[in-house]
Amino acid sequence: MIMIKGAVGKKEYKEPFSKGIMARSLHITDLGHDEAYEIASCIENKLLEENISEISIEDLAIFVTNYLKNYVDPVLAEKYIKWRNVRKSKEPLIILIGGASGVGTSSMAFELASRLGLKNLISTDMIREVMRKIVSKELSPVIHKSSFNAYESIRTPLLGPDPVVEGFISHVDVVNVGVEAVIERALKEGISIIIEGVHIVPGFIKEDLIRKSNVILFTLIVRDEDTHKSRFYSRCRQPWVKRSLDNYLSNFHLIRKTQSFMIDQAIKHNSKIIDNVDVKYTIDIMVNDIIEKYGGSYDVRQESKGNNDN
Ligand SMILES: Nc1ncnc2c1ncn2[C@@H]1O[C@H](COP(=O)(O)OP(=O)(O)O)[C@@H](O)[C@H]1O
Ligand SMILES: O=C(O)[C@@H](COP(=O)(O)O)OP(=O)(O)O
Repeated sequence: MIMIKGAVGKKEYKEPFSKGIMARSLHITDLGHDEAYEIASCIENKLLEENISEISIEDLAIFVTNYLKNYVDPVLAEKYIKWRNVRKSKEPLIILIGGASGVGTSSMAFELASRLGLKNLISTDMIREVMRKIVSKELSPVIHKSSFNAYESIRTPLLGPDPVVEGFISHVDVVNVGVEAVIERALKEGISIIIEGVHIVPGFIKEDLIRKSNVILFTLIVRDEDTHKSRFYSRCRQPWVKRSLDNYLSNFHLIRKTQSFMIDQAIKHNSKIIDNVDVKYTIDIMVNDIIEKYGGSYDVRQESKGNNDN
């Protein structure tokens, strides 16, 4: 049996090598579950071949990186070790995924959390729901509407060129108070989290938060109208979905206006836009951006201590 040595603070521990845990740690490299488990088995065999019965976590990471470089794919090796650098960071990772209704923010957030092994995920719809209990309709009618039809509840004279956008801005501005509270709490507690929903709009989140190096914002869009519309059919086909398809189809033109506004905001604030046409494409872009931004640089040729595969 191969024992892995680690330490929490000054307290050292040993635990048996687990192919399952190794496979999950390889998931970041976009390897499928089966392929990752097979590679984890090969890594275990390689360790046994080299009569390694005990190895530190750090040396195991370098052993795995060199194995991926030499026997699988140097690009995967680089992704693996960079992601480990990200996870070793003392700063929590705050990932914000915005996008108009129906573009796929919830499902992509879930996919990304699974790929990155992040456990905390919250939607801005949920944040809004809590705020709706606290803020009365009289005090803020816009928060009690959807983002795309909030304009219907604005009581003040409409000043902007497009009432739909003006309503969206008012609606997001209020919910954003809750979004910023979640970001601040995550930063204070040191927990990595993904926050997703229509209320994540470039330019709305306080500069001192969005400027932080461990906060990253993506705006998902669906450029093609028919594809966007099909997403509502796809969502409402799922048995647990209670929201009415008609509500989104009849307001689709309003939802498209909010997407145009979000695109303008993303361009104005030089924020990443991803046309969410393919799940793998979307997730790979977000993972690569996160790893590039946080993973630092790592030369996979870095020698390991005694278990180098080169
Ligand atoms: N890249 C994609 N390709 C195909 N279908 C997608 C993609 N992203 C999301 N979907 C599907 O579109 C529907 C709406 O996605 P959802 O995440 O609920 O949107 P949102 O949270 O932005 O309203 C869901 O059925 C989801 O499975
Ligand atoms: O306000 C909005 O635009 C949508 C966002 O939800 P998603 O469609 O993004 O899940 O919430 P609604 O009030 O329609 O349930």
